[in-house]
Amino acid sequence: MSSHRITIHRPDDWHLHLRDGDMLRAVLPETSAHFARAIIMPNLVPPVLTRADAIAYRNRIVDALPAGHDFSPLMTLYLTEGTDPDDVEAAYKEGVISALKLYPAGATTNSASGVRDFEKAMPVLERMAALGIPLCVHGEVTDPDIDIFDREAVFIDRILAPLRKRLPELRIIMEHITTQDGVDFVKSNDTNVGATITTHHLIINRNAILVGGIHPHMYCLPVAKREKHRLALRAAATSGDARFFLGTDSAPHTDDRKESACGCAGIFTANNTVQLLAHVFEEEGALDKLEAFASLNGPAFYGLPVNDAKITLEKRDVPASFADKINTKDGLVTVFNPGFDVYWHYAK
Ligand SMILES: NC(=O)N[C@@H](CC(=O)O)C(=O)O
Ligand SMILES: [Zn+2]
Ligand SMILES: [Zn+2]
Repeated sequence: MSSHRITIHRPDDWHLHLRDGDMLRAVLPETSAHFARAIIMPNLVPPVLTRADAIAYRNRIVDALPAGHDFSPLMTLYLTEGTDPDDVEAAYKEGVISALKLYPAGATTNSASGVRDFEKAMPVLERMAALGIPLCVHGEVTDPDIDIFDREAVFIDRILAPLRKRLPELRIIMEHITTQDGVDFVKSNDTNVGATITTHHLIINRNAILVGGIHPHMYCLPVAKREKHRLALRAAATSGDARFFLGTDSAPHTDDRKESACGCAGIFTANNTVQLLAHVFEEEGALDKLEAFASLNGPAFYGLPVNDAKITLEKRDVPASFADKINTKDGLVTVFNPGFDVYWHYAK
């Protein structure tokens, strides 16, 4: 294999926000052009709470799919203190859902219905452990006394480690890890714990948000951390370790909501992730690990087959060009700008 051309199985995105309505119709093609499947986050307003909600949302996604795009949404339910274990079991056994999503209440965008008292979620978690249903976790505590840059590490100590001890059979995905602590926690466990890593957290550290002025389009949750953490994420993603896989967390918000006195959290990377990852993996001398991270490790964790289709990327002398804004009926959505040119293109 020449280092200027790489063929891999078609990637999947194991953490994606598609929203609904006009926004869904505008952003879905940016994902379905590149990815065969995606784990669809349930933090709509109101959230995707039940098997019936998931079926209805999946139908709206499939209806919004452009002709000729080959894409399967993998649905999730939003775990609340009132989630019914029987509804979860039925949804999973019928193939309606692939996972449940745990948001600590108040941790991130549209997380108000999340879990406050973890004891109340135990009956569902026990059922999930028994059935092998994965739990996707937004791993940040919300305690006001905990510094925002420490919230992931504290979540691991206070919530995740005890939960692991109590329910070792529960399959847990730490979503969008941002710290060395997250990497270390995954590595210190067995194969029941995995983690997704976003494209942007491999590229930016917290300086990108604050140096030279406030950059709202670099703000997401968990917030980007120090450089040493970015390097730890890069090492994990490019290691080939099957417990680390791609979840873009591509999270569209219109510019008026981002560029505001209280700008909301979320970075949009659906349309440039694949080419950016080729750039990052080449920088790390690990192009041969790109397929594991983007196309193999995720399906293995979820017990799903690898996609049959393949894609070929090639490095050219001219930079690739990406839309810098996505047009939606609600307004423009700014695309993540890595701050450097990318020379990786899809081969014709
Ligand atoms: N990542 C984000 O900053 N935002 C996500 C929510 C989330 O994944 O935490 C969103 O829904 O906008
Ligand atoms: Zn999250
Ligand atoms: Zn997310």
